[in-house]
Amino acid sequence: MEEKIKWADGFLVVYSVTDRCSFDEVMRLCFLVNHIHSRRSCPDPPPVIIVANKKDLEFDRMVSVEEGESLSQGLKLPLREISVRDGWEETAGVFHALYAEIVQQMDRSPPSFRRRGVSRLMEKIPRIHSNAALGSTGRSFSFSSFRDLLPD
Ligand SMILES: Nc1nc2c(ncn2[C@@H]2O[C@H](COP(=O)(O)OP(=O)(O)OP(=O)(O)O)[C@@H](O)[C@H]2O)c(=O)[nH]1
Repeated sequence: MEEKIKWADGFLVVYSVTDRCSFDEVMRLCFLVNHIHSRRSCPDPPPVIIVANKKDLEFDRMVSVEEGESLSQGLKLPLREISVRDGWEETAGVFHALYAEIVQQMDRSPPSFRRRGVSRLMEKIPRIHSNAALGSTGRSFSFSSFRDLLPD
């Protein structure tokens, strides 16, 4: 886990609103990311977004919206509530948001990136465009050309 945390440029820390144990893990994971990157003397730790999944399961909800927001304020990290089941847009949205934060940090603080030494990989991360073709179920992507997806 530590190796993966050292390597990554950004994190989506996901819990399920129907599973309090997963919510309780969020704080620990966020501290771990911060701790590992503060030891590496990076000017900025990598961006983290907290993602609350399964919001469609309102009747099984164990973690309220307010609890999520309070954690997000306490940790000073953005929170997004999504449902992977309800459609792809919200899921794509969290990846877009994280990507945008990573790019911003790359512009603002290049040394953070040089130390992590993985900025070259950013060039390989595909961008999901809103006009990407949907599969017949409406829940999967298919792309005609990988090169079309490279960042502008
Ligand atoms: N209703 C609903 N089900 C979801 C959602 N996201 C994932 N699931 C379902 O939750 C189950 C577990 O999903 P996985 O992707 O295997 O995730 P996991 O990390 O193993 O999650 P858990 O089994 O919940 O601990 C699967 O049956 C998914 O279809 C969601 O947003 N809404």
